[in-house]
Amino acid sequence: MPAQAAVEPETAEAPLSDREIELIRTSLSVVEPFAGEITVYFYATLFARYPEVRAMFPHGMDDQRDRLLRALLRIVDLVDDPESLVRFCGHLGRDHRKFGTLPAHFPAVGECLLDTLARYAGVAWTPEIAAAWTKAYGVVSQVMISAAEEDEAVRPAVWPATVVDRVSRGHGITEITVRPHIAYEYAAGQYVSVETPWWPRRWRYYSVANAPREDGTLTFHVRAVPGGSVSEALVHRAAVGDVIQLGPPMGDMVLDAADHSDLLFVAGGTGLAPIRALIEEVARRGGRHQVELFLGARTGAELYGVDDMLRMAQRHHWLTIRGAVSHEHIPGIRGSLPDVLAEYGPWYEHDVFLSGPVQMIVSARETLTLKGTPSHRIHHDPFDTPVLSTP
Ligand SMILES: NC(=O)C1=CN([C@@H]2O[C@H](COP(=O)(O)OP(=O)(O)OC[C@H]3O[C@@H](n4cnc5c(N)ncnc54)[C@H](O)[C@@H]3O)[C@@H](O)[C@H]2O)C=CC1
Repeated sequence: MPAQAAVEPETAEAPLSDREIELIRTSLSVVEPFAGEITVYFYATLFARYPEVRAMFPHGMDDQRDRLLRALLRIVDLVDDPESLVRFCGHLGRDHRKFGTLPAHFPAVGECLLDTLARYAGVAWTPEIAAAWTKAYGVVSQVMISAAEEDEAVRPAVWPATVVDRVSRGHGITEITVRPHIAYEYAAGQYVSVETPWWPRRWRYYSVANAPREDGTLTFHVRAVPGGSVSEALVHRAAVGDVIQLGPPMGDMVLDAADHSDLLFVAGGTGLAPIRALIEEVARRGGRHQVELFLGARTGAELYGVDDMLRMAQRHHWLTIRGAVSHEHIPGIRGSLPDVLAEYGPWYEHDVFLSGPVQMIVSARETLTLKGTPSHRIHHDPFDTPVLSTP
């Protein structure tokens, strides 16, 4: 990395002042209409000035650009909430270890980011705004670097894992089971980044569909999305014996061990994966919750997990299942999950876990809120979470 004109991150961890926060938010709103161009320009600048970092990124950069923007918007959103900001940036720092990110890369990224923002803000960019962004970037990069260093002391950056089983469920959905070569600790409900040998450096995120098992294996439910390179490779190409790489587990959609309230689980399509893991976790803990599961799919045939869930309900008296199909007339419940939820209830005393297409989560959240479920009881992965948005 050339030692030229890089923005040195400040090490001071002082929170930003109200004025600095305002400057950052206002300047971001000035450039936001150019979001698409900004991310293209940013990476072009980064790769021109620091060609050695190009190899850390995938060949096709479209998703990468979206991710940068989502992370940036999230950071700016959290800038007045230091606790959440530190948590988010800590996750980001730990997750970046798998890309081979080093502390020396941060000044280069900061320099190119600020130059890009300055270019698109035009005359609106002032020395005071530049100073606020420099300070904010310094705080963010310091948290990311420290989190990565602490993480490095206790666990690897990536876990190789061998495919040990694969079961096709039809409709392009395959359940893939892998055995990590070294112990992989995670909590039921979390998701994991995956890299296949066929698409190097192209990481995609999948929820684990089982609670931690004694044999250490993990199962993923993958739907081959047209044009989704990694999901297509996993469904159509991955065979028993192939080795994939796993990044660290992420996500907060986990059970609170101290809470025994009734649970409502809502799973749309392959959104069943983390819900299935949570149900297994309830069973592992002795079934001390009443659990109602609403499982949704477009057609009856696509309710791929329903038999498995019915078997679980036979074993566990605390589990009730309702399957709903949204695009077909068959006996049973018809409609999309948010509409179906509105017919049942009440849910205001339940802890609710939603998993599936973003639009389903948004509508289900609205429905439940209208029916009186307090928002702190409604759990789902955040919308900018990659598990919700990339194939
Ligand atoms: N942690 C999480 O939240 C996870 C999310 N996912 C996401 O779940 C999705 C699963 O996709 P598919 O299997 O193709 O599901 P899908 O498109 O077949 O949808 C399943 C059901 O969700 C409901 N739904 C879908 N779109 C809706 C809308 N616009 N409004 C209201 N309800 C709607 C309907 O009941 C539908 O039958 C993917 O987008 C994936 O990224 C997958 C795994 C974990």
